[in-house]
Amino acid sequence: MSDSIIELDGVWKRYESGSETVEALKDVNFAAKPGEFVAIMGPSGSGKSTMLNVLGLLDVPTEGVVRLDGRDVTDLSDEEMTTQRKESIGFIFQDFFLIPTLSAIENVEVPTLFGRDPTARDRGERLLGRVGLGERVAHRPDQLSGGQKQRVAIARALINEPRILLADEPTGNLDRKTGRDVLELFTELKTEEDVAVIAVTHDDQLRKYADRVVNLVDGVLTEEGKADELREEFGT
Ligand SMILES: Nc1ncnc2c1ncn2[C@@H]1O[C@H](COP(=O)(O)OP(=O)(O)OP(=O)(O)O)[C@@H](O)[C@H]1O
Repeated sequence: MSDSIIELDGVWKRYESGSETVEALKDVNFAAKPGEFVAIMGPSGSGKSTMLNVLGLLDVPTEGVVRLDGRDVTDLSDEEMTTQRKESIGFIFQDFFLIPTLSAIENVEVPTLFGRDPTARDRGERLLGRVGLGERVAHRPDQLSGGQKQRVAIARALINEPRILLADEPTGNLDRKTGRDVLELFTELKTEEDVAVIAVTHDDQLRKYADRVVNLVDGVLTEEGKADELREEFGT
C-alpha cells in the first residue's frame, strides 16, 4: 500500500479546440506524501495549471487515474468530488483571493460553514497565530501587507485540516524576501500540519525550500536530478 496522499497514474489531458487537439499532460506519473514539499516547475504553457487542476480535483483527466489517499477518485460524481476537495485540499493563489470586506479571521473562516461550526473561530485564531498574525485578526486585507495577505490565505487553506496544500505561484506577487518567508513557513507547516505541499511556480527560490522538484515541459513530467542520480548509479 502506497503512503502517498495524492497520486497521478498515467494521466493524460487533451483539450479539443476546433480541429486541433492540445495534449496538455502526457502520461504524467506523480505522487506526494504528507510532510513533503514538492515544486512543479516549467515554462509557460507547459501544463502546470492543468496538472494543478487535476491534483485539486477541479478537473478530470482524459485518461489515467487520480488517487487520493489510495482511493481512485477519477470517476466520482461532481458532488462527491466537491466533498473530497473540501475535506482534503487547501488552495493558495498568487493573488491571495481574500474577500476585501472581511477581517483576517473572517476570511480564514470562509471555507468552513461560516458561523455554523463553533470550533472554526478557535482553529482560525490558532492558525493566524501560527502564521504570525495573532495581532492582526481583526484587520481587513487592505490593512495588511502582501506577505501578511498570503499568510491569511495560508491559514484559510489550512482551516479544514486538509492533507494537501496546492499553491499556484504562491510567491508570484511578493518581493524576494517576503517570498522566502512564505516558503520558510511552508517548510515548517508541512510537518506541523502533516500536509503535502505542492507548489506550481516559476520562482527559482523554491528549489532551496522544496524537498523535490519536478519539471514539466510540453506536458511531460520529469523528476529533477534523476538524470544525475542515474548517471552516478551507472557511473556514466
Ligand atoms: N481549456 C483549454 N482549452 C484548450 N487548450 C487549453 C485549455 N487550457 C489549457 N490549454 C492548453 O494546454 C496547454 C497547457 O496549459 P496550462 O495553462 O496548463 O499551462 P501552464 O504551464 O500553467 O502555463 P502558464 O505558466 O502560462 O500559466 C497550453 O498549450 C494551453 O494553451
